[in-house]
This record gives sequence, C-alpha cells and structure tokens, in this order.
Amino acid sequence: MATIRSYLTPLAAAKPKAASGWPARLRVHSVSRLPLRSYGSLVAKRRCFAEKSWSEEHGQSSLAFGKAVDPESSAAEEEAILDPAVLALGRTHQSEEELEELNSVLQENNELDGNGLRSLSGVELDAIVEEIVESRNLPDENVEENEGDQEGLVSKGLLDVVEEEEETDKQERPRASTTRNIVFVSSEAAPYSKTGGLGDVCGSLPIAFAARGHRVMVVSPRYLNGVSDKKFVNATDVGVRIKIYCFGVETEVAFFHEFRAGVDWVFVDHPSYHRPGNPYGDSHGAFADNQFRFTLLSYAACEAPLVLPLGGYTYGEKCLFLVNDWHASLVSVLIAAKYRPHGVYNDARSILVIHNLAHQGIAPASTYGNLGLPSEWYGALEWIFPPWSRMHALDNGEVVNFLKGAVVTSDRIMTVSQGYSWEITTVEGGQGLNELLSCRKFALNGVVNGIDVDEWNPASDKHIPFHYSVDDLSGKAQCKAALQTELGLPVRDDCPLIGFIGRLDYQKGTDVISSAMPELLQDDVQFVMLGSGDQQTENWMRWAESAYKEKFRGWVGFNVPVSHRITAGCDILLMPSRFEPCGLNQLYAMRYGTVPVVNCTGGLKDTVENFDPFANDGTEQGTGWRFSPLCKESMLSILRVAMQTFREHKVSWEGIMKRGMMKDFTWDSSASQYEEIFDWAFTDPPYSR
Ligand SMILES: Nc1ncnc2c1ncn2[C@@H]1O[C@H](COP(=O)(O)OP(=O)(O)O[C@H]2O[C@H](CO)[C@@H](O)[C@H](O)[C@H]2O)[C@@H](O)[C@H]1O
Repeated sequence: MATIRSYLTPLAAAKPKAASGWPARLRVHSVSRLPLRSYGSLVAKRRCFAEKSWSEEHGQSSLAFGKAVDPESSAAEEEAILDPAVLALGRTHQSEEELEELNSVLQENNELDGNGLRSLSGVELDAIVEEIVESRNLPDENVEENEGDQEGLVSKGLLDVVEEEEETDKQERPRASTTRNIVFVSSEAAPYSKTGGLGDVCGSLPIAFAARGHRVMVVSPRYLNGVSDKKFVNATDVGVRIKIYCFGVETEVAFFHEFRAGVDWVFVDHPSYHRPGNPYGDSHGAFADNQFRFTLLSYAACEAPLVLPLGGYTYGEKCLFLVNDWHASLVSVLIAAKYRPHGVYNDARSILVIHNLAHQGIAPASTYGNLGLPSEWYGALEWIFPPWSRMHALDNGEVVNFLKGAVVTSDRIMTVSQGYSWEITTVEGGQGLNELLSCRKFALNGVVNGIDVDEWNPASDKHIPFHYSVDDLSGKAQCKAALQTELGLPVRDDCPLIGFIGRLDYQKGTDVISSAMPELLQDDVQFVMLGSGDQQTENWMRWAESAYKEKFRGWVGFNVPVSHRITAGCDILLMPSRFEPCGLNQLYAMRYGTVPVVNCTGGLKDTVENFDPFANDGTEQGTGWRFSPLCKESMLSILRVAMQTFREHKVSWEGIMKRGMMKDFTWDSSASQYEEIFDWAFTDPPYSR
C-alpha cells in the first residue's frame, strides 16, 4: 500500500508526481476525429480520458488518451486497456471475434503477468495499432487528410458507426467548448449520502458535466452508519494514505473510489465518518466534532487531485474546485494560504457554491489554532457578531466562520438561482454576510439548479406504482388513488390532495403550515406532510394526524420512495419557504404534473410561473401559483384559488399540469451557464494568494 507524503506536511517541498507506472499519455493518430466528437459518452464510459486541451497545447490534432491500469484491477478495468486500440480502429462496437483478434495481438505484445495485462506505453500501442491497421489494410495516419474521401472507411463498415455515434451525441449530449478537470467537494452526494438538496445536486450535476466532456471528481466522506453502508460497496480502497496536520495531531485518511456514470466518486475515509446517524448528527443533535470532520474533508479534497492516480493518472494542479457550502469552504482558504505560497494551484481556481447561507460553519475563535492555517490568515475566517446577537456579558462575539473564509478567498461565488444571488446581498437575505457578498458582486452569479431527470421521471420512476407522461395522464390519477390508499385516506379523485416534503426547519415555513391547518382543513381537502427535523414540528404532525383523521397524514422521517409517491400522487405541492436558494421539490412536482404553490422567494420565484388565465390575449399561461407576503392569510387565499381551479376548471388545471411537465429541467442549460462562469474564473488571475 503506497503512502504518499501529504503536500501539506511542513517539510514537503516537491510536488507529488503523477502516479508512477502510468505511461505517457497515449497518442492514437488514426482516430483523431472520433474521440473529439464522442468524448464523454464513449470515452469517459470506457474509462479513457481524452484531453483536448493537451492536444491543442502540443499542436496535435490527435487526442491523447489515458487509461485505467491498476495492478489490483477488476476484469472490467482490464478490459478498458483495450479501448485505445479499439478506438484506434474507429469501432465502437466489436464482435466477439474482433475482440479476440485484438486480444491476441495485445497479448503477444504485452506479456501477461499474474495480475492481468500490463500497461501499454504510447509507443507500444502505436506499434500495435499500426500492426492491426496494416493487417487489415486500413488507412493509417492519414484519416484526417482523407476526411473528404471517406469511402474507404465506409466500405469497411467503420465510418457509419462513427457518424451514427456522432449524430446521437449531437442530439442528446451537448458538449462543452472547453473541457476542464472539475473537483466537487461536498459533504453529501446522492445516492451515497443525502439529507437534502445539496446531496441531490452533488449527485447529479457531476454526471451532467462528465457527459459534456469534462473530467469530474466528487470528493465527499465515506459515511458508514451501519444502515446505508451498502451504498459504498462498489467503492474500493485506492491504496493511498495522506497525513493531515490539524487539531494538534497528525491524522491519516484513506481514499476510496468508484468510477460510475463517467464520474470519479472519491470517498475520504476516517473513523470520524463511521457512526450512526446522518452526516451531521444523530438524535442527540449535531456532532460536536463537525469542525474537525469537515476540516479533514477539505484537506483531503485539496490533496486528491495531486495524489490520486484515478484511471491511471492524477487530475493535477490545473483543476477547478467547486466548493459546496460551509463544509467544503476551507478548500478555498487552504489553496490561498497553504498551496499557492508554495507555487501549487496557481493555475487552479475555486468557486464557492452557496446552497444555503443559513449554515456558515461557525465555531469559537479559539479553534482557529486547530485548523493548521498560518496565523496571518486568521482574518480570512474571523467573524465578529454584532453586540445585539451576543449570548451573554462575556461573549465578545468573536468566532471563526468557514463560509466567510470561502467568500473572501474563492475566485468566484455562485448560488443556485439568480433570485437568491441578489437576495444574499441584502440585509434581509444576507444572514450577516450581505456586505461582504455585495463587495464581491462582480464575481457573484446565480444559476438555477437542474434535476436528475432519470431519477425523477414519471414515465419510469421505480418508486411509483403507475407510470404516466404528458401525453397520457391516466397513471397520475392511479398514483393519487394508490397514495390515498397507502395513507389510509378516503380514495377520492375529486378532493384536492396537497403535499409537503422537506426538512422540518424554520427555512421551510412549516410553522405557517401548522398555523393555517385548522382553517385549511375546514375545506374539502386532504393534506400529507413528509419530513423530519425540528422535534416540535414532528410532534405537531403526529398530533395533527390524530386530530384530523380523515384529512391529514404526517409521515415523520426521511424516506425517498415515499417522497416520490407523494410527488406523483398529490395534486398540489405546497412550499411556503421563508427563503429558498433554489428548491428542488417544486421542480420535481412540475415534472410530475403536480402543481406547485410557493412563497414568492429565491429560486421558487425564478422557477414557478404564476398562473394567469388571461395572459396573451386569452391564452392561459403559468405552471403554478406564487404568493406573497409569507403569512397564513395569503397562503390560504392562494390555496383556495388553486383548489377552486382544480375543482371547477378542469381544462385550465390540466393546462397548468402539462406546461409544468413540459418544462426543461435537465442540467444541460444550467451546466452551460456554469461553464461560462468557469471560463470567467480562469480568465481572471487568482483572487487570493
Ligand atoms: N423527509 C424526507 N424524505 C425524503 N426526501 C426528503 C425529505 N426531506 C427532504 N427530502 C428531499 O431532499 C431534497 C430537498 O431539496 P431542497 O432543494 O428542497 O432543499 P434543501 O433545503 O435541503 O436544499 C438546499 O440546497 C438545494 C440545492 O442547491 C437548494 O435547492 C435549496 O433551496 C437549499 O435550501 C429533495 O430531494 C427532497 O425530496
């Protein structure tokens, strides 16, 4: 097992090199056009990484390949070794015989050892390709020059495969104009870990980036809690250990890795991530050592691109860190305070992505000394609460604030909707950081979240009992009846069924729901609420269920399949959030033909279009309802309008449902906006060093 000396050790001076044993990148002359077009769908899936920028830098029109070579590799990984040669022949699908032929050529040229095929050097591969090309009498290095005259390839049944692939790619997979090495750092990534929307985004956006041609790594903790451990079974120990100096001790962490959906999922392993509960706490509250746990995550994430030979070679220094929320915020500070002064990561950029400004990672100022940061960088994390918010006479208000650290050191800042990116610069929405964020508004952007449209698809969702689509909504009515049956509510299609799904938190406005419930339930309506969090609200849900037996159901807990069934089975989804950086449930709801009724704030305002029956000269428009201000009265009055529309204006209702279902919620348009921001980040010099 290789122990790589951490770059963070005080004595470490030399940059860690790319993993030894990995040959120089492989050049394959004869297929320069193929990987360029098919990169992402073909190449990433096959675990080979084409590097367009490398080719450009070296004035090469051909692409370089990297491939997975791991001495302890599985059979699947060994197969990937064949891919450069396979691609060299311009083929994407091979028959058994062809594979056998290739195998035999490869094996002749590379003695098999006990562990499987050995690495091929670029020269070796060139020789093999040449040999195969010659034996088949195929055009060799002149494919490019032959572009006009492709008959030779067509007649050999090669080109049609390429073009077919290219066509599919064009239609289904938009490509980034500049591909990058992207490193997500997050405390959650679904399906491995999820307590809310952060997990959803960091589980699906990386896949979208990979499909667009980027090389993508997600670094998050390897949480083992005895319940969901099986989610990590495919992640294997990379065999790399680093030592991190913080909290007065040297701590060793390991890295686990799974390559899935074109993404390198990297899990930082340490005993502090192995305990019952969710990523942040258990029934007794938040874990007391969260500052330590997420400091480890940040250090490990900074090292990962330098020391992990994923797929054969490291990500290297020229990467882009996407630092998600406070748990990862130290990454930006570490890059500025510990790496750039040593000449490392000068070509990297970090972007802070704010999913929720309410959580900033605050700890007593005295803990700064634990973080392993140079004393002169204290100002980056220093935060002083105003006198009115201090707890007692001896409280001087001084703390360290992780999120603030990233606000002042990241190269750029993003939020998950445009509306929220403005709100956080205001006193009302800035959670104390509004002035600092306003100072950086030229580097601040909002891009609305997309969703995982495969996971959330009413036509194929594995969690719902009936499937449907915008062309045939009958399955939705069946889902509603099934949900009513499951909940023990009267099965009635004429009665509006309203749902709420979310963390039971002040942010989500659950207090407004509970205060409105007695009045709301006087109407002919059913209500189902799924959530966990605030104990008082959980207890209220239990009470409400017993008090309104025929109309109210409260499901206390975190249950993904139930959340899908509620999203599909309800007519209306209620979201009275006090603030909502983006919100995903309203997007899921619209995709499932469930009409969102939301408070007019942040991402809810940006994504839900108010229903207007008289817009555009009598043509209806809108996908739901927004209400404002946030209070019981305005929420009830808009819910009554929605329920009346449901009962009395069936055609309009169906129109609202269908307009929502037809909206584009894929990550692609958001991802292309992200890419533009990445370009800006790399255009500017590093913000702090
Ligand atoms: N009890 C339960 N059982 C099952 N599933 C449950 C659940 N409670 C919540 N969920 C799920 O968790 C996710 C919540 O996502 P949100 O975006 O609505 O909120 P969250 O506040 O966590 O996210 C923060 O980050 C996201 C991502 O950027 C922003 O959209 C959002 O505004 C911001 O507050 C959804 O997938 C929802 O279905």
